[in-house]
Amino acid sequence: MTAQPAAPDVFHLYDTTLRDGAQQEGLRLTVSDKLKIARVLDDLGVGFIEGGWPGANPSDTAFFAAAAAGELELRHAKLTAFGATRRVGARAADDPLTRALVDAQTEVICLVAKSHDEHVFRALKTTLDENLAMVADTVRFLTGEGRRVFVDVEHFFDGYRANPAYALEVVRAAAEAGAEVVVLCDTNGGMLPAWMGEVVSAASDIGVDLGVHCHNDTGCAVANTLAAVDAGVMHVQGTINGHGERTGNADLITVAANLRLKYGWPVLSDEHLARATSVSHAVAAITHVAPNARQPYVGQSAFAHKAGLHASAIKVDANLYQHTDPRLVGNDMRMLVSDMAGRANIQLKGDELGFDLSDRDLAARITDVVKQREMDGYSYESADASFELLLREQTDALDPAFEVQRWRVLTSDEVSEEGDSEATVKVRVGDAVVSRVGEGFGPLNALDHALRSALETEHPDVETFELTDYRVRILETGHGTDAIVRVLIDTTDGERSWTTVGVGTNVVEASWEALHDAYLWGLHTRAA
Ligand SMILES: CC(=O)SCCNC(=O)CCNC(=O)[C@H](O)C(C)(C)COP(=O)(O)OP(=O)(O)OC[C@H]1O[C@@H](n2cnc3c(N)ncnc32)[C@H](O)[C@@H]1OP(=O)(O)O
Ligand SMILES: CC(=O)C(=O)O
Repeated sequence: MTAQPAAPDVFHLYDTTLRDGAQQEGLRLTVSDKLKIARVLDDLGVGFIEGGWPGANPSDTAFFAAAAAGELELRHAKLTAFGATRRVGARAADDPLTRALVDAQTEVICLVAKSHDEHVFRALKTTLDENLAMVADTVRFLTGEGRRVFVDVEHFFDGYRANPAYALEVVRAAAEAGAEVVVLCDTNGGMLPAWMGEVVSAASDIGVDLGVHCHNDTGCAVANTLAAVDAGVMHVQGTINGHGERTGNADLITVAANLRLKYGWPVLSDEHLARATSVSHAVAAITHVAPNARQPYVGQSAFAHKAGLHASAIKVDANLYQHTDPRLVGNDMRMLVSDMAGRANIQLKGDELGFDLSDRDLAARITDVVKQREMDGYSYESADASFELLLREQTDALDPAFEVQRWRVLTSDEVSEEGDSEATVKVRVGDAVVSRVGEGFGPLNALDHALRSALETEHPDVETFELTDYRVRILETGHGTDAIVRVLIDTTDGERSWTTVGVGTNVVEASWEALHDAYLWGLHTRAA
């Protein structure tokens, strides 16, 4: 195996979730969202948080004003303002957007500059010399105002291919004017890892500290970032959960975890790295962008094991099927139960739920039951509560809080204030047999009301149970309305959430089974 490169003396993790991340389609951050995300990023221990472009829009200006007014107290990170080099033909000191950068009152400013000759001619509509003057003038003005200046050289990799001498000239102009770090940007995201080293090495000859900013258009943003690190950059830019323009940016958590756990570089402390999963989820919650379960290191499935052969080896040693310990990034190993399970999955899942399934015959019998039920359409992968009820049945450990004797539901086109459906449920609760009628909008709502009413005297806890999600899918396409359906129900009692599954050719029957299991599991585990 190749020796790991040595860590540079100084290394920057630079987060641009609040600027480039916010350039993602569908993502809109308020000032308050930005303040929350900045605090979360600071908890992760990144060195720099790029907060946005002051002067470009009222929200970003307000964000920097709020930060300057003391609403953002950062313990680790330095807040950075982003902006462009001055306008063509202007003086930096007179350019309102450059002035807005100074007014943002951050110690660090990151400027974007053109480095591709074609962009200078066609986008800026100016000369190559004027672009060099724009870079030098703006950097000098801002350093003269006492700021540390980083320069993002846009389209550097494509620019280097088209006109290497000019692309390097822009890096030199920034460095000579006082830029502390020049960040080579793969703005169009078209690079591949094998192409990175040569370009970074050419820029290294200039003698300024270099950084990298990669977009993910070839699916290689993280790999390209690491290739640039191998070639000597000491500053990496990225975003939480890989948000960003088009296909996004390098995922900064993946980059940082790779550098910390694979290279052993101290880019984050152990304590900070262990917050990675919660940081990723917190940003997902604030941005309202659902987390990607298959995200490296921090995704829900990143350490989830489904195949029987994997589980049987994991029983011996989890590291046999894991590239690292999930706890290091604040994640957990999860054992999935499905028709691909063997005894080991069932035993490990049993351990997780507090069952001793070490008896081989018992584990084998439960595995067979699971496989048959999965064949019938059940899916226990996410329905942990139904799986636990199955385990309790199979191990004679189920003392049901109630037993249903009969249920019935009618739906009509007559809608009253109570709804359009009426259900009757008859259950045995302790020694009593209780029959109740419930009304509701739709059959499941009516059944829920009837069951809740039948149970509430003996089990007042049911009052806290609330259905939070309901998913139904047809199991075999090609059938018409007689297809078998699977229903998954998520329930909460305000403290815990659990998922149950029901299957049938009748959607109401399948829904009832999932609802019944939800109440049974909720009451059983609350009593326990
Ligand atoms: C690669 C990146 O992702 S960099 C970050 C990009 N982010 C953003 O663009 C989001 C924020 N941007 C904005 O709010 C607006 O584009 C603003 C406020 C910056 C400018 O808005 P406007 O003045 O209306 O100009 P508009 O957006 O149409 O065009 C950009 C102008 O900046 C010029 N420009 C582009 N890059 C640079 C640069 N590096 N240095 C100086 N000027 C530049 C363009 O040539 C164009 O000039 P023109 O007005 O003379 O044609
Ligand atoms: C600066 C930047 O966001 C880019 O070049 O992609």
